[in-house]
Amino acid sequence: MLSIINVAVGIIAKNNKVFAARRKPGLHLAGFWEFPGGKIEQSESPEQCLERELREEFGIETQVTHYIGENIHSYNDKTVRLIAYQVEYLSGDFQLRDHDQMQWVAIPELDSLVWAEADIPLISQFKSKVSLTRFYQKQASSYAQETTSVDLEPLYARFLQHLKPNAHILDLGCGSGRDSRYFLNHGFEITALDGSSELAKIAENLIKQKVLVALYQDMLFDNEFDAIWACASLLHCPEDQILSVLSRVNKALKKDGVFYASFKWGDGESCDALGRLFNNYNSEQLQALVNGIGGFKVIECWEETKPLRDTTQKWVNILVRKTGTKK
Ligand SMILES: Nc1nc2c([nH]c(=O)n2[C@@H]2O[C@H](COP(=O)(O)OP(=O)(O)OP(=O)(O)O)[C@@H](O)[C@H]2O)c(=O)[nH]1
Repeated sequence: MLSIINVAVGIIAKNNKVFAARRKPGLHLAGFWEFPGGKIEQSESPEQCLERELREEFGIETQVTHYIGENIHSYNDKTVRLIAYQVEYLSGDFQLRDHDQMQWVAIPELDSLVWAEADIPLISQFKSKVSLTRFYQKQASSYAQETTSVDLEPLYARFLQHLKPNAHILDLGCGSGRDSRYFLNHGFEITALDGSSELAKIAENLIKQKVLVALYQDMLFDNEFDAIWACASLLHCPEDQILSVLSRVNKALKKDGVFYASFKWGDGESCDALGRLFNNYNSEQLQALVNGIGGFKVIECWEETKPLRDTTQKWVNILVRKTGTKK
């Protein structure tokens, strides 16, 4: 069996763009795009390796900020384990030593490059965490303050009319805990979940019960909830992961369970000025997506424009009933 080569790779993001470099002729995987990095030497950590490699190969000073994920991949001649970290650029002019091209790629455009095969799952992992790590962890309290005061009474009524009293609701992406608190105050049982540990702490304070910290991509509930409420949360789920997440939603619901989700109106992925990734739909696309999964019947799907700070924002909402289990 071939031994595994451990490689640390860095995802350097700036202004909603990510740094990519193309391996120069003569190297393994020449012509393929990759994240900068290199093999981890004995007696160094992946973080130390990465900061060293970025200095040696590009002449830049950087600081590793956090872990993104990893992928083991076998090429014909070798097996590599890529360990990816998000990296902050500090100083230095980028120089090319082991690469013949470099570029800053907009996050929604990342899939358009011809990447080294081992890197492809890392792009998905990065996209699924980018909104969390760049915004919700860092700005949890200001976000929570801004959202706790929004009045969603008409929307709650539209959802709750389909539920029995005391129904068990999963608040998927509970954020500040605003909606969980409302549902608890109205006699419903709540399980609250959020991907940001910082927001989960804030929500725990508000609702006085434990909040689960997990990504919706990882949830494994089976036949547990009468309803799932995903208000402005799945809108951060990358396009290539949404079907898998909706299948998990279907599995998590009991038969006849009700699911609500809202997205920003639009077409495909985009990033906002705060560094969050959005996956946007119009109402036809959203209904087609949900119908394509099977095991769901759309109750209603509607578009609406709401005030947001100094401007307005168009949203698309969907209410769905589980009719069967997605195979
Ligand atoms: N640096 C880097 N290597 C990658 C990526 N994806 C990927 O499959 N690899 C593979 O992982 C291995 C890392 O090798 P490297 O050549 O970058 O590492 P290094 O600078 O320490 O190499 P050297 O000791 O040969 O100079 C290569 O086989 C490379 O093809 C990636 O995104 N970044």
